[in-house]
Amino acid sequence: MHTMFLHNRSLCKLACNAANFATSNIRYSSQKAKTAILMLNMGGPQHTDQVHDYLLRIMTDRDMIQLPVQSRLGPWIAQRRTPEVQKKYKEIGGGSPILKWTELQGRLMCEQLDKLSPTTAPHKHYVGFRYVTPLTEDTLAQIESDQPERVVLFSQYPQYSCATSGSSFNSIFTHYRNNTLPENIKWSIIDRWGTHPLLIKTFAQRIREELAKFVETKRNDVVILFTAHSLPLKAVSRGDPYPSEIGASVHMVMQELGQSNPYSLAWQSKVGPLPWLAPATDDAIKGYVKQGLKNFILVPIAFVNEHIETLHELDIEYCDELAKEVGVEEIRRAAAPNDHPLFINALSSIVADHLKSEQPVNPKFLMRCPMCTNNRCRESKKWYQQLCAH
Ligand SMILES: C=CC1=C(C)c2cc3[nH]c(cc4nc(cc5[nH]c(cc1n2)c(C)c5CCC(=O)O)C(CCC(=O)O)=C4C)c(C)c3C=C
Ligand SMILES: [Fe+2]
Ligand SMILES: [Fe+2]
Repeated sequence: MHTMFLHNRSLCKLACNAANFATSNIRYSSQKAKTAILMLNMGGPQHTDQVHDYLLRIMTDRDMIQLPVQSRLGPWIAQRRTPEVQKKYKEIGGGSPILKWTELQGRLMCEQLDKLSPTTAPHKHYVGFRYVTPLTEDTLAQIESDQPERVVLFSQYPQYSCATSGSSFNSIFTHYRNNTLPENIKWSIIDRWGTHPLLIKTFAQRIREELAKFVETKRNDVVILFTAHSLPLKAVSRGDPYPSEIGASVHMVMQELGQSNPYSLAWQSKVGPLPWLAPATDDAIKGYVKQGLKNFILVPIAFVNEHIETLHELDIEYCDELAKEVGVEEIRRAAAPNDHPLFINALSSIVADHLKSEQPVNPKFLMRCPMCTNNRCRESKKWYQQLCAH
């Protein structure tokens, strides 16, 4: 794990059903929180009428994607893509479960943190999404009014990408460039944790849960196919650390499993015609079937809760439709970490260790990565260059 310290600066559908629980009306204790944990993520539309604005924010975020004449092309793509994406959300129950899972994870994490770290208690979690409510900027205002002593900016993407964690941190930097920084709050960042032992154990456990469902005679030959959201090759060439951090997570999970099965890594959810990381997950499934390998477990390795790409792309498009089309024998999908007890332990132990060891920082120093903004940003600072490694 790397935490950032800034010096003075079908079978497959089971998981879907598991997400249908009510956590949206969580009540917080009236006790004033000493430590705020801001859980940062992209978010997903809760209702189909949020899809357009969600896509618009994604397509106009230059940390996420750089398009020619983006201020015009971005809105055009968002508009065009809206009906197709709305249809997918309808097919998974009307919206993304990201908020529900994050709220539950945050609440359970803070319950544990109060015990693990009594000197920084009480802890309270907040959710800051980049592209849909609760938007990070609004949550920052809420945190300010609650006046905690300390805020931990905790990226919920285990592996760092300039397009994801980088974009969230940059939005906080931009916010405090334009707004007065509240006095007397200490800030710190957890920016990546893709090899944390408890995260690795969680993924391994999710895979074992699915392996156990194969008949014993087949079990050792099942292909464990790790799958992560793809990234444009342009971003990879700029040195985005995401592909290597995903590779590190995959390596650690297989080590935890004792290299029990054949495995590989593929990339899903490419957007648009330009080249992205390959092989695509559907091509990998087709390729293995041609080689005579017809049993799979798909493992979404880059996201900690269910979302449209697990519930639609993996469960419906690949485990259901593609599997039938190409002659797969048996295919299962490992659940995302969600509320697995090991995963909640991972979250609380990552934050508790961070609170013990890290010094406060000032988000004024959350500097933009120059490459993330096409070299147009003049505010780069050493630590951010280190963070983004280019
Ligand atoms: C436009 C370019 C995109 C890049 C680059 C990109 C990188 C990236 N995304 C994730 C994780 C997720 N993305 C999700 C949805 C999503 N992503 C893009 C575009 C890019 N992502 C779009 C347009 C969308 C919306 C859905 C769609 O139009 O298909 C999601 C799903 C959230 C949900 O609604 O449940 C996740 C998760 C990562 C990790 C990443 C790069 C490292
Ligand atoms: Fe994406
Ligand atoms: Fe970057």
